Amino acid sequence: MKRASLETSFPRSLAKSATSSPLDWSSYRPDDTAVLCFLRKPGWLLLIRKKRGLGAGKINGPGGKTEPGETPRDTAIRETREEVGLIPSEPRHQGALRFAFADGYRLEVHIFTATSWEGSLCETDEALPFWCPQEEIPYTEMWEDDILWLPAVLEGKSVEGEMFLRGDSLEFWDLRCSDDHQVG
Ligand SMILES: CNc1ncnc2c1ncn2[C@@H]1O[C@H](COP(=O)(O)OP(=O)(O)OP(=O)(O)O)[C@@H](O)[C@H]1O
Repeated sequence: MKRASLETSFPRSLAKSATSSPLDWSSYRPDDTAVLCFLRKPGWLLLIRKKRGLGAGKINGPGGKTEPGETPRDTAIRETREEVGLIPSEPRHQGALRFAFADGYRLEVHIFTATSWEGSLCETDEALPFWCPQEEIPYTEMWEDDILWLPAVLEGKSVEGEMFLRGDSLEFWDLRCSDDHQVG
């Protein structure tokens, strides 16, 4: 796969934190696998205000943890339907991010986007959805890391990376992106 630095989207300083990694990622094993699924129409992105679970109160894409026997793509379809009433058609896999939290919790998140779907948009117990202009993404109300990788995803790139958070604060990150998206 052709690798490109995040410099194509961002200054080099944003691809990697200045601090050294607090953990050895070669032995990383996630406690949970989750997904995010960003539905897109030209110039717009579907976001949610998350009502419960990890990151409650923050703005994010629809998503959640995989259940036994599910592929991440199955999860992207199920969670989007459960949270906002829309069933994405052919979600496109655009990478995976490995998060480690200071309390020891490790979550791997697969990123999907979709440009077509069925169903009707609705608010649920889990999420308040809203269409957001792509130029006005409210990064200050999202996880701190989102501003580092979401713009690259919206440019069609695939992202991979490792991130360490203490509470809500991002302390370490190392992000790579590529122009070729992985099929998976
Ligand atoms: C730290 N930086 C982060 N940046 C962007 N997104 C992040 C994230 N950390 C977690 N996420 C997302 O948070 C959701 C977890 O969902 P979470 O509520 O725990 O799972 P789920 O909805 O399945 O609920 P249950 O707890 O199983 O009931 C899931 O979409 C996951 O991708």
